[in-house]
Amino acid sequence: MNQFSSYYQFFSHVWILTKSYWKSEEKKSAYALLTGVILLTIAIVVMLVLLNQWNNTFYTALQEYNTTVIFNELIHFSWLAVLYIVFSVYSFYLQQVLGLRWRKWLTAQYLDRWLTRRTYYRLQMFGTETDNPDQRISEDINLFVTKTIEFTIGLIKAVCVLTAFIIILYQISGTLDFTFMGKVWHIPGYLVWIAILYAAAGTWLTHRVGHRLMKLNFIQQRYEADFRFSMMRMRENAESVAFYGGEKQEHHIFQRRFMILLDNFWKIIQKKKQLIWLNSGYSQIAIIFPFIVVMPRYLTKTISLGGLMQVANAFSKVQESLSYFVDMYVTLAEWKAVVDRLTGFNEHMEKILCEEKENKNVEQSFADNGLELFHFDIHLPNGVPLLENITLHFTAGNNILIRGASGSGKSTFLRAIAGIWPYVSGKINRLPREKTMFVPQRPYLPLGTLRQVLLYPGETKFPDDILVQYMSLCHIAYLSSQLDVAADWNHVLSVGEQQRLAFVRIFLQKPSWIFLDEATSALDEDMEAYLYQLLQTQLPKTTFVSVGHRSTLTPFHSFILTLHKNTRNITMEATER
Ligand SMILES: Nc1ncnc2c1ncn2[C@@H]1O[C@H](COP(=O)(O)OP(=O)(O)OP(=O)(O)O)[C@@H](O)[C@H]1O
Repeated sequence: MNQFSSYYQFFSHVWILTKSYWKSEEKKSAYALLTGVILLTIAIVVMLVLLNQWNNTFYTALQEYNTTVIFNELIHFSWLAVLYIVFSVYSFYLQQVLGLRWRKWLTAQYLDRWLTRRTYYRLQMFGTETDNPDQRISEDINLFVTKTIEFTIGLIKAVCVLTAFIIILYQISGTLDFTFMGKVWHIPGYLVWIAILYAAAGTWLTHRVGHRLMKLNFIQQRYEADFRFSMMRMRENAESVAFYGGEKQEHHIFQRRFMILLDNFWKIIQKKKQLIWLNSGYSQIAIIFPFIVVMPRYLTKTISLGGLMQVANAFSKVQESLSYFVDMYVTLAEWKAVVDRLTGFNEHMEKILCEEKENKNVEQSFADNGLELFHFDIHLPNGVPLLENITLHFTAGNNILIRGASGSGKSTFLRAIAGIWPYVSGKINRLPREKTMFVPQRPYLPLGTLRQVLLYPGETKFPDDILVQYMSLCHIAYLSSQLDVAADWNHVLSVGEQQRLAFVRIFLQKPSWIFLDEATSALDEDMEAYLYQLLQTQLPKTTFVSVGHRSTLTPFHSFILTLHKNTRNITMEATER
């Protein structure tokens, strides 16, 4: 891809990411804030023009020892400076407010899409292309908004400054007359052309040195996130690592990831060093350059000291705004990296949603009275069949126990029934989501108080006596004094306690169907039997489907479903009661 089409693609990605906010319900306030920022930017440019003219008057007065004008001009300068400061402060403030509102809106959109139709789950389980979605949402959106505003306003300012000062420079630079190849040349406004040539040379050089920075910055973010993620994972599994004594292994993993990160960072430092060489040399020369160019006219007294100072100031403004791209190079590189990451994230979420919508191989409907499968197949993500041609009917009131060798597909079968496993084909009559509850082996305990953990994911509030009643039925009454204590309950409670807590959730929410995936594996057989009896007495109208290895579970179920790994089929037989 050539440079032009890659920039075209980049700006079209920026537009795709940007337009949704500017067409949203918040567009009025967004446009009002943007207009405010633009007006203030123009006001700042007007101040710069007035300050430029001030240069001429003030330095001419200095040269002429004109005390009255010098004094007046100092007062004049104070006014200009005060206005300049006020405009700059409010321009910054409105930009921040705009950025804040935009980020708030965009984050809500991304969170929505990430959580809709279990995209987060599918990205995690099957998506290899998007790394660290949390970083995309927390950091990248912020960076994108900040950099887009910064770049746009910077560009507007550069264009305004450039237009105003090119006119000024053109008017005051005079004509350059010289003889070349026996011919007399007149170049009106020659300083403008020199400034353009100077800035073009700088931009070209910077691009040559800095273009690799974009790619390096892009991968740096990924390496940083990978390094952070590896430590986060260890923190989540601190106990297992401590039991295994896996610190050395973990240290190696951290070290390896950190070295990759450092290696790339080193390359960034090298590139930035080259850029700083270039940029500082370039901007230092820019201070003296206009004096050198105009000096012959000053020495021949064609212009005054004021004129010289004004030309130097105007030249530096033209050159500064033309070199905007030079100064923005690093920012542009980071901005591009952020845009690429957010675009990639968007595309993968989109792809996942499309895949789901486009899965024409599965025909699904919803019915209250039972779960039905007709010629239903379940595949692995790589297309290898796991279970084939399943035809089953689970009727309400008939509890079912699912068995099979490890890896035969019991959990995947439950995932397919729950509708979260996308690699399926055939016909399925699903149970309504609000009437079913899936209980995994290790229940998820969100961050928050114990009360919030118990009610998850329901929103109904229950009085304390009901909560305590079910907690004592499930033998965790001793935790009832901590209902309002916020903790990382995942680490505080034992797995057995967590599994009993999951039963409290069942009793509070009273689903019509419960799917239990080894939900009592950490409990002793007596406790397991007690909880199953409790299910039958407390929720007599509820049907449960369990995955479990213990034969002691058999008496609580009417049918046993066996998954056969070799033949990839399922058989169902009635239990003897
Ligand atoms: N996200 C995934 N990507 C690829 N393969 C997967 C994925 N999830 C599960 N599998 C594969 O599907 C097969 C069935 O896994 P599943 O967890 O359903 O077995 P299981 O019968 O519940 O096993 P166990 O009794 O050991 O819990 C396994 O071979 C597993 O490796």
